[in-house]
Order: sequence, then C-alpha cells, then structure tokens
Amino acid sequence: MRSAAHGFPIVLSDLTLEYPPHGASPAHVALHGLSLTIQPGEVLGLLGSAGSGKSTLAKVLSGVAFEPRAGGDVRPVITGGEANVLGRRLRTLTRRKVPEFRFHVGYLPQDAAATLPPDRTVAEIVGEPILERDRRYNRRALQTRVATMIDAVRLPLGMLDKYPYQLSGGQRQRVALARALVLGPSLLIADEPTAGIDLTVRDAVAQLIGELRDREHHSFSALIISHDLPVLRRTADRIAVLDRGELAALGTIDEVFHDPGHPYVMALAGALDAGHAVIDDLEDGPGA
Ligand SMILES: Nc1ncnc2c1ncn2[C@@H]1O[C@H](COP(=O)(O)OP(=O)(O)OP(=O)(O)O)[C@@H](O)[C@H]1O
Repeated sequence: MRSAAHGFPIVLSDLTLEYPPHGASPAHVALHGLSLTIQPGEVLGLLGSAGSGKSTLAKVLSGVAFEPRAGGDVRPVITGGEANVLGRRLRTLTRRKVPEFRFHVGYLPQDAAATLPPDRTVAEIVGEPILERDRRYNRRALQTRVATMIDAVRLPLGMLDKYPYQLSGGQRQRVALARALVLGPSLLIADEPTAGIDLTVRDAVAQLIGELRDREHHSFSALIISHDLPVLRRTADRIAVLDRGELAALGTIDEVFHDPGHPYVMALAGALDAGHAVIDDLEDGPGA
C-alpha cells in the first residue's frame, strides 16, 4: 500500500463520526471535530469516559465500519472532516478497496475474546487472515507463522489445536491479538488489548507492543485504547483523552496529568493520585 505523502500513519482533520438514524433511534454524533496526527513509529494511547467515542473511532480507522453490514448492525459514518490512514482518505475508500486496506491495519476489537469463531481451532483462527489474503499460501510457512505469533503472545504451542471454549478469557484475548498481528501490519488499532488479562500476561502484551515499535522503528505505529496506566506508560509515546465525543487532552502522560485543564482529565488525575492504576472507574466522567 502506498504510504501517505506526508508519511503519517494517521491524520484526522476535524473528523466527525455519526451513527445514522435507525428504527426509533435518531442519528447520533459519536465524535465531533477531532484533529489528531499519529507520527511514524508512534504509539498513541487513547483514554476516555464511557461512550466518549473510542470504539467508534477504532471501527472507522480500522476499516471495519466500511465492510458489508452483518444483520441489523449500524455502522458509524464520516459526516465531517477527513481521516487519512496509511495514505488512504477513508471518505473515498470504495467497498472494493476495503479488504486490501484492512490487510495493512491490525484491529483488535473490544469484544475480540468473546467473539472468536467457536468451531475453529486456535491455529485456524490465527492463520485465517493469511489465507484470506492468499488462498494458496504455503501451508508449512503458514504453520510456522502461526506458531511464531502464538509464541509472541506468550501462549504454549499446545494451544494451537484447542478451541476457544477450552481457553480462559485472557488466553482468548491473546489469540485475538495474535490474529490481529499475523499479517505484520504497519498499524495496530487495539481496543482494550489487556482487558480481562491477568497482571503478568498484561506485562507480556505491553512488552510485545513495545517490541514491535522498537524493532520496526518507523514502520510500526499503533492506537491503543486502554485505561491501564502501567500498560500505557510502557507502550504509549503520547496519550489522547476523549470526553463526550471531543478531544479533552493530548500529550505525554506526564504532560496530560501534570497540568490537567479539562474537568474529566482532572478527575482521571485524581484517580491516579488515589492509587488507581486502571482508571476505568470514572466511566461517566465527573458530574455525570
Ligand atoms: N450502533 C450504534 N448506534 C447508535 N449509537 C451508537 C451505536 N454504537 C455506539 N453508539 C453511541 O456512540 C457513542 C460512542 O460509543 P463508543 O462505543 O464509541 O464509546 P466508547 O468510548 O468506546 O465507550 P466504552 O468505553 O464504554 O467502550 C455512545 O454514545 C454510544 O451510545
């Protein structure tokens, strides 16, 4: 895929995302006027109150919002501004181009662990994106690649023949992460990658993301939605904070929390001072 002339993996200019009206529900603006740039090689952490638009942004930037709809699924649409991802203007992304675009963006959805296909083995699940891209991919090379990814997310190779129901939630989450990374994407968009994972494994996931960034220099970037501060400290160069669909703060973790101007960021900083490492207990923001 051609990279952006400016080289930035993600450029958002005054981006507004909206869910169209459906059934009795009116249209809903989930994100309003967001401008943000992710630098080549940068990992940006994204925090925010519940319903502030984090997952909506992830769905659009990963391209899943542009895939054919399943059932009554309502997808967000870009109603203002522009999002440029890996050199593609998403407003002009045609349906035919979506699969190719998605091969370059690893996406770990929020509910990834709970939605693994129940009738496939771990090896099949992790290897599927490779076969979707190339049905005739060499089977031995496929096995090796899948095993390497399983190892990278610190799962034993004995898991390869297991089915999702035989795994714990944390193991399933790591299978989903291995799948998101199996094509060696230049951009990872991960929605709560360490949710439901115990502390030691959380460390390993943070380490893996950090390693990818360091090893690939300027060719691997990521947007990591997380409320887990130790994970963000290890992986994120900067963080962005959303509140009610708008950008509330942007900077390094220290910059953002040292001088919080926005009430929601102040509340987060207060939670940190009170010793909370995982700051998702402010879901509705202050005063809600
Ligand atoms: N399918 C949908 N149709 C209409 N509105 C939606 C839909 N999905 C989400 N929304 C609304 O869009 C807003 C943003 O939702 P989103 O899931 O992006 O928030 P979030 O920041 O990821 O929240 P959380 O931290 O709880 O996951 C919310 O007000 C939500 O109710």
